[in-house]
Amino acid sequence: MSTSQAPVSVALAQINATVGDLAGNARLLAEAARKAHASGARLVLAPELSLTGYPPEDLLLRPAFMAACDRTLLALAMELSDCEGLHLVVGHPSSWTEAQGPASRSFSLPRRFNSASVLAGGQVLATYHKRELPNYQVFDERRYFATGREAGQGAVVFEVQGVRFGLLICEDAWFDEPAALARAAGAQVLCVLNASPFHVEKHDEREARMAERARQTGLPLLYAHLVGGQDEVVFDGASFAVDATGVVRARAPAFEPAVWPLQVTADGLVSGELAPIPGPEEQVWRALVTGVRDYLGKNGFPGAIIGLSGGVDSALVLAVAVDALGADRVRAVMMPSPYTADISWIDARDMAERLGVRYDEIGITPMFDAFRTSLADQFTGLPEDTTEENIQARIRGTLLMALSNKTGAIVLTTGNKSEMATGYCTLYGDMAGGFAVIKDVAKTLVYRLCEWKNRQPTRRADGSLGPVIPERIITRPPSAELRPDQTDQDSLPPYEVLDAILARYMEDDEPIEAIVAAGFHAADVDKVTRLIKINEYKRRQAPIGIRITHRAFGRDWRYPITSKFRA
Ligand SMILES: Nc1ncnc2c1ncn2[C@@H]1O[C@H](COP(=O)(O)OP(=O)(O)OC[C@H]2O[C@@H]([n+]3cccc(C(=O)O)c3)[C@H](O)[C@@H]2O)[C@@H](O)[C@H]1O
Ligand SMILES: Nc1ncnc2c1ncn2[C@@H]1O[C@H](COP(=O)(O)OP(=O)(O)OP(=O)(O)O)[C@@H](O)[C@H]1O
Ligand SMILES: NC(=O)CC[C@H](N)C(=O)O
Repeated sequence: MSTSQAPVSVALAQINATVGDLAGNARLLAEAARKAHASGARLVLAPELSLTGYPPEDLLLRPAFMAACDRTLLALAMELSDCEGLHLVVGHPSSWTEAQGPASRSFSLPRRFNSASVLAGGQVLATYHKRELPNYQVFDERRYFATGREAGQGAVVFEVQGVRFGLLICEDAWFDEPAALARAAGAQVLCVLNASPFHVEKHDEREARMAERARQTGLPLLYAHLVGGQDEVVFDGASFAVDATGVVRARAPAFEPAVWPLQVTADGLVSGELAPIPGPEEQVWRALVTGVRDYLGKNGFPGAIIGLSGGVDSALVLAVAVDALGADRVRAVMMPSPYTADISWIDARDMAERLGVRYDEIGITPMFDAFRTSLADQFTGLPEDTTEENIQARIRGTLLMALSNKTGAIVLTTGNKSEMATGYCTLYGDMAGGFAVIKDVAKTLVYRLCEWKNRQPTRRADGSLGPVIPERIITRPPSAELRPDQTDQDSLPPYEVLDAILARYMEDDEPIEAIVAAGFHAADVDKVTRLIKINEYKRRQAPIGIRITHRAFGRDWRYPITSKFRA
């Protein structure tokens, strides 16, 4: 770096915080800070709400939680007091005290802030309160926080080795005012603490917005981000820094914890190493792996159980689970019925062998017969229909849940986004389970992910390198195999059509007329959008799963079940 100004050594502490594990998160922060300090860093930036994990949701409403946050923050400051010259910036919630404004003024506002504190010399040197609270998509920050603006607080700027750093928290940096205030208060570098949930290609959007902010203010910008899974959201890491001209000069790796060093000067230069950003399929794959690993890890499950049908959805879930947990923590169960084709169990067994997971077969015909016999009197004179299809799915669900109860392992469900949208799944049947790995992955993307995975050199159980998903699983026509010669396309439009309509209507809120005007058949648009609307009740009973698009069937899809509105 050629500059007249001495650079400050900074580290971005990209930690995998666990919501509610205050002691564990403080330990991760202290370890990252000590590691960075030992290699020369004098400023360490941690992510938004890194002390609590993000989002802490209604834990914030409990006074005991807020008190524990205060205690843990002070203990962290004390613990690092021997690190000479170190400044650690940590995200945490803080309470609105009477000293910050009269009670009457805050009467209708939540009485806490989303804050960032500078810890140095065993003390809290300064605390900044977030000014822009996101309340769209998965965010609900208005429910919990007041803004620094409402409390009459302005910018917070602190100095390290003669360079002045201004604090911002995530959404702040997507707006003009907070950065402009920091600049006006003398900041020479912007520090942004973030919790920015992943969706495909979100990092492009982030880097573009932060580059624009840097150019607009003429200041370099340091972006510290979380990594890891929390219920339905995944944080992808890839913390970065842009110089004053908006060029990305340093980037931490995606989807793994890191303590990423960089240098920054008062005159806007930044230097560091640039980790690559994965392509779109790899991003989704790694988000799914991270989501599964952290959901099971943070909730203490010893392993996972998957109903393996010889179809593409359960094949994808199995491959993701093995990448996330290792083959010895995953088991597959094939449960053939009278309608299961030979190729289904041949391919299921082949895949389980390639991956080296425990594989069992439990035939469901005797149970299916027992149900039909027991119901025969009730069903006299009535034709076979989805009732019998659903009984098979429910027998499988019951068996998988029995294995879960007995072993403690969680059942991973295999429904994809196209199925969740259209209700092409059985309540208490294939929807039975604890975590819906691919519920935000449309069927066409399921295929692309399987093809991508097979192109990656993967070590198989026999030691050879090669594809882990048998080719026929990807090429055969999709079928629920719940009646003779059934295929998904008997009930649904082709998946290319279904998924395109789904993306326009559900993810992008396009009006039905606009979708038809874009060239889709009115009958297909009508069918898909009608199915989406009438199946809300099913989705509300589905397990949560990993969000990989900018709109998933989860926190960012809140439609009423009981509704007469049909547009
Ligand atoms: N508004 C509402 N609020 C609450 N509950 C409501 C409801 N409307 C119906 N229900 C209940 O839901 C029941 C219908 O739902 P459900 O029992 O699930 O059954 P249903 O949706 O009728 O059938 C399941 C469909 O999914 C297909 N499937 C099943 C399994 C796997 C796959 C696959 O390829 O992956 C496809 C299967 O071929 C069939 O077409 C009703 O009988 C009623 O009890
Ligand atoms: N014969 C089977 N053995 C084990 N599990 C099964 C079997 N058939 C269905 N399942 C479970 O139920 C889920 C729904 O499967 P189904 O075959 O009905 O449709 P699908 O959505 O096309 O899934 P897949 O592509 O995995 O077959 C499967 O993913 C699997 O977990
Ligand atoms: N936590 C936040 O403030 C995040 C909001 C932001 N626009 C993002 O997703 O990147």
